[in-house]
Amino acid sequence: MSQNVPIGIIGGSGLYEIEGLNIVETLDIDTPFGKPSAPIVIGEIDGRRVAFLPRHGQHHQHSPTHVPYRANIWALKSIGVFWLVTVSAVGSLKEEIVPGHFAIPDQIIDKTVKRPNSMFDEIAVHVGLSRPFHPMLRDVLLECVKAEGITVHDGGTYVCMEGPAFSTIAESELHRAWGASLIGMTAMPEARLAREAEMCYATIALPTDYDVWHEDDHVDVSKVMEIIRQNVSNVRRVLKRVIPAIPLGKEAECDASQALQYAIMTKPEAIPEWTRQNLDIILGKYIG
Ligand SMILES: CSC[C@H]1O[C@H](OP(=O)(O)O)[C@H](O)[C@@H]1O
Ligand SMILES: Nc1ncnc2[nH]cnc12
Repeated sequence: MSQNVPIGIIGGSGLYEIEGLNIVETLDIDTPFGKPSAPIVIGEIDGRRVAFLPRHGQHHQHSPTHVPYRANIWALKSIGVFWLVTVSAVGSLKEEIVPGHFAIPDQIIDKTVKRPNSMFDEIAVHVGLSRPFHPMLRDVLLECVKAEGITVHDGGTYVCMEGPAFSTIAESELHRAWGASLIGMTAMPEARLAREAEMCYATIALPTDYDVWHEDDHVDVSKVMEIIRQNVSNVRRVLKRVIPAIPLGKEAECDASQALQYAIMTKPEAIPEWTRQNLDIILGKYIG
């Protein structure tokens, strides 16, 4: 099985494959958390190995609540992914973030309530998450979107709601009053799990609608998918730039690579066997 695929891409709504990825193999991985959303496709872009995983499955069969986030992160970690780029459709909470623009968010408010949100159920591990989208990878994404001449918003808070229904007007106004920029349903627990797995994570957000706060212009799936369809070729071009721009070899300079260094509170002798065995790919370097 592939063990050395440093770059991963998780595709969101409307992005179930990447054209131009020269496919080398497809991996059907079992994880301690069950199967990932889909088989992981390994391909090459500019001589670099890249893993691609459609978040909702090949047939969009996983709702945001039921995406197997832990299995996805475990599976990507198991093949060596460190740099994890994700793509997500989002609603815009600000007038100036026009559907069709791109955004590279820098913060998250987590409103999810129904999802397992840690890799660690049996031990106490407290990672730092002050910057859930890592600045090192955000910078790469931002430069690559700009280089394509696409209007892009640098930063902004992504509210992650549970869904699957869209917001009420009162909720949308509340999120706007919080000063948030974007609303979606999938960045959490994905970003948190990626940090627990010591990966460098950032998102290309695709604003597709004005959620429900614009009078008589309320989000529905057909609007979302139409904007995504119009933007798929832009996304593909951006990703083609991102892959060669990722600073391979500089993993140690990214603090996400040491996120667990001071985070594990449970004494090694109290770590249960299931966790030792199944999370060795994450914990092994600290607990031996
Ligand atoms: C299809 S509209 C709602 C759906 O789209 C977004 O998914 P993703 O983040 O995977 O692109 C949003 O979070 C919802 O899951
Ligand atoms: N308005 C919205 N709310 C939640 N998720 C979304 N994904 C795309 N648009 C969205």
